[in-house]
Order: sequence, then C-alpha cells, then structure tokens
Amino acid sequence: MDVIFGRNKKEQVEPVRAKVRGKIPTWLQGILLRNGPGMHTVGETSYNHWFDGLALLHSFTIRDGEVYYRSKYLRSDTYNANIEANRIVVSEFGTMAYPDPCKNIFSKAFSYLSHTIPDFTDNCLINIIKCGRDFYATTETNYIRKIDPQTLETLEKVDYRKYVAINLATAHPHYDSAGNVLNMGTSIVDKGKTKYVIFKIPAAVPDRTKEKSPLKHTEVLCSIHSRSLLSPSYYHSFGITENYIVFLEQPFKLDILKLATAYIRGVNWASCLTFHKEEKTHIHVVDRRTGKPVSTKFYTDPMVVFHHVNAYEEDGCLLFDAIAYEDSSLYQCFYLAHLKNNSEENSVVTCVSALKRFAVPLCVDKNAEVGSDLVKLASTTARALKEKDDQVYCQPELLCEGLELPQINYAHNGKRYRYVFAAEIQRSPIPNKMIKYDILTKSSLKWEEEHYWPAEPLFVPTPGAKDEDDGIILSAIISSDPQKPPFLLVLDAKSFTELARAYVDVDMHLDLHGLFIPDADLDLSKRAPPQDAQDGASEPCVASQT
Ligand SMILES: CC1=C(/C=C/C(C)=C/C=C/C(C)=C/C=O)C(C)(C)CCC1
Ligand SMILES: [Fe+2]
Repeated sequence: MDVIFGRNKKEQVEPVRAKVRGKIPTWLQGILLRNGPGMHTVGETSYNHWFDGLALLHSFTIRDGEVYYRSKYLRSDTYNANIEANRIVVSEFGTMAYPDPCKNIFSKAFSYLSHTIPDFTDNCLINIIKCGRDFYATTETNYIRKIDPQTLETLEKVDYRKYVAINLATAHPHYDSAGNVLNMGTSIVDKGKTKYVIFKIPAAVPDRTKEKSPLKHTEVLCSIHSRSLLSPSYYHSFGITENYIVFLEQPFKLDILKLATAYIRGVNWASCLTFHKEEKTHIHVVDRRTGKPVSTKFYTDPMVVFHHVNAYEEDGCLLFDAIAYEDSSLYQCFYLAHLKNNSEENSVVTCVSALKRFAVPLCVDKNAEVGSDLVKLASTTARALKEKDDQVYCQPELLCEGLELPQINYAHNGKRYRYVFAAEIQRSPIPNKMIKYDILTKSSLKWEEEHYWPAEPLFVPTPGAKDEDDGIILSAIISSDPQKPPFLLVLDAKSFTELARAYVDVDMHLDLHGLFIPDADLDLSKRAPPQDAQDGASEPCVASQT
C-alpha cells in the first residue's frame, strides 16, 4: 500500500500525451479534472492521515481521441507555508502542526485559544466544484481555492465566511437544473447558536449588477438549528430532490470544546470527532420552495454516512439512497500508518459499507395508528413506522454492500434512477474494482485488473442520450506494480466494458473526487495543451494482458 499512499507524487507540470489503446468516442471532448492528496511528507515531518496530504490536481484533456495528462500541486497558503518552512506548519484533519520548536509555542497557543474556531487550512484536496464559469478546489473548511481548469494554476483564495456565516462546508455541493450551486455548511456558536446552513450560489449574476462574482449573490435557503450547541453533527454530503433537501444529522459529532483546545492538548482535529452509538440519526427534510423544514420528526438508527447517492420523490414519499456504516471506523482506516502496514493480502476492513434506501412519507396522517407503516410503495421494502408524539422511525432497505465513491448519471440527480457507478471496497478500504449496480434488478457488472486500483468512476452522458446509462465511465487507474503504468480507463457505461485506455507513465496518485468539463464549459481561447506535448507513455508489454 505504501506505493499508493505513503510516497509523495511528483507533479507533471507540462502536458504529456498518453498512449491510447482502443477507441475513445469522438464526441468525448473536454477535461477530466480530479483532486486528491499527493504529498504526505514535508522535509522530516509526515502527515498522519490520507486526508491530510497536500492537494495534487491532475487532469486528462481528451481531444479528438488523444489524451494529454498533467498534474500540479495546489499552491494553497498551506502548501506555500509548508514548503517555505520545509516542514508541516499548518494543521490538517489528522495532523496537528506546531510552530518551529524554538518559537514561542504559547503565543501560537494563545492565538488558538483567543477564538473558539482556529483559522483552518486551505489545503483544498477533496473535490472540484463549478461556480458559474469558475472552478474551485474544495475541502471541508471555510476556504475554497479558485483554479484554472486548463493550466491547473491556483488562483484566488475564497473564504465562504465573507458571503455566508459558516465555519465548515461540504466538498459535495449539488447543482440545480439552472447550474446554481446548492451547498451546506455549519455555523458554529455564532451569536450563541450552532446551525446547519443550506445556501445557494447562483450560476450567473444578474447582468445589470456591478458585482460580477456569483459568490457575492450567495443566499441562505434554510438554517436548521443543531440539536447541540457545542457538538454539531459531522456530515460529508447531503441529498436533493425536485422539491426537497434531505440532511442527516447523524451521531458522528464534532466536539467544539475539544476542537478549540486540540492544539494545546496536542491532539488532532480528527480526535474531536466522536460517534455516539446510543443516539439517533435525525432526518431533516427541507422544502426548497419555502426553505422550511417539514414538521414531522423523522429518525433512524445511529449510523455514519459520508456519501449520499441520490434522492427522489415518488407517490408522496421522499426516497433517498446513502452509503451507511455502523460506526465511524472508516476514517480510522485511512490513517497512513494503518494503510501502510495493510499489505494487499491481509488488510481487513472493519466496517462494511452498505447502500441503503430510506423512505420518508412527506405528508403524515396525524391519525395514523401508532406502529403502522406509512410507506405504501411497491418499489421498496423501506418502512416508516408512526410513533407517538409525531415521531416517525425510518427503517431502510439494504440494497448492496461494499460500494463507495458512488456516482450516478447526474442528469438523473433528484429524480427516479436505476444505476449506481462506484468503487468496490472489500477486504481493504482501497477500491480494487469498479461496479455498476442496477437498483431495479439488484444485479451488478464489474471491472477489475490485478495490481490496478481504480479511483471514483465518473459518468459522462452521450450527447442526446435516451437511456440513463447511455454514456461512458472515466476513471484514473493507478497500479501497485512499477512495471505497470497507470492509465485513464474509458468504459462503455451500458455494457461496463472497456472502450479504451490511455497509458501515462507518470507518478500518478489515487485521487478522491473531481468532475468532467465538456469543451462547451471551457474558455477554449486558452486552448491547451500544445500539440507538441511530449510523449508520456511507452505502452507496457501488453502481450500478457491481451
Ligand atoms: C481540516 C478540518 C476538517 C477536515 C476534514 C476532511 C479533510 C475530511 C475529508 C473527508 C473525505 C476525503 C472523505 C471522503 O469520502 C474537519 C474535520 C472538517 C474540521 C476540522 C478541520
Ligand atoms: Fe467524498
């Protein structure tokens, strides 16, 4: 695993032409732009957790059947400060950083103590989001970094707090049909309140306003009071349907007092997250039209969800699919020490991921009998049991185990859908297969190749597609065998069979999330890469693979 996780990856600043085998559909023109941790040590210091690594952006520019690869570290303030000091000087999720020992540690401690919430990192390593015609690298703090999607240059540092009162925000926003960004964040102990804030950043600004930045037109759709002032829920994503937003206030909580004193206690922020297995998961449903939460109190068993898959409305019910865990141990799995000594053979995942479907009745009959199941849908065995005092206990249907990094045909986001594309994690938390799961038939198609590790599969629809799975799947596949170069894999999404692969003999990292930018969304006046890009891959001896 070390080859995948522990080693720093070199950036490939100049585009290299990949060695394409097979045929890339001619309609596929654009840039697959992805983000993930690429540098795990600085000087003599090392990060503890995979989610701490310095953000390494990489892109596959796909044009006329050719693929050009490039990668570049995000030049965040964190990156610059670390490189300048040649040591880790900014704290991350799993690593608390201390100033140079000879400097007065207490002055720094005092600055930490002087406000409850530390000034967080801008090491935006998790995802890439599209805001209007701009692209940003994101993590889960209040900072996002604007980037040039073609050159991978780092541009402005943006602080959400200037536009909306939040201290944290997810790296997984949604987009509505007009391209507006819908995201969620947590406002911690602001004016004595801790709230979950759902906000919208418009795709386009009204043309007569002088304020050109969409961020300046951010508006709050809804705020939900946290059940606890000092330990709000941690969440990584949320769901939306045509008319609703679904938010899980799960008992995986961020202890703010621990967070505020972590620095002087010498612990990391991850240790301020605690799973309370004796507490419920509260399901909040907010009407997008009014910004008002529905009044019924829905809840389900304690669980930890990172990735929502999709949600939609059917016959007065809100159905949502999410990948749920029995506890928070997945985050423990990604400590680098744990990953390194977990060789390919004997690693065991303590927590199994379960794709579960929940059904939430949108209009609850107050006179319904206590104990009765309010879900009357033939399409799912999920239940919603009426309890006294206006509570409804939701019991999910288990669809499939072992999926993570789920993706769908986003044109079906918020609507009834059938296919989930995901990475499959079995014995180890590292994906070794890709899977297409058919919710209707409960069957799946898989892709795997020995010594190769797929990243999140991204679905790109065929122009003018009729069927939900008319399109292709893109995934950056890295290898744990130095003789086997990494490649961009292009699968036909219907048959889940390989159309092409583009080998790039570079030091590629396993990425987390990203997006595909069709040429139409790019300012091609700055067309990259130059046609004279150097060749980047000698095709491996494929005899053994044919
Ligand atoms: C720095 C920092 C955080 C970072 C969290 C991160 C980096 C989470 C990454 C999660 C991923 C990558 C999940 C993948 O499915 C917190 C805990 C929000 C709050 C304290 C400051
Ligand atoms: Fe994620």
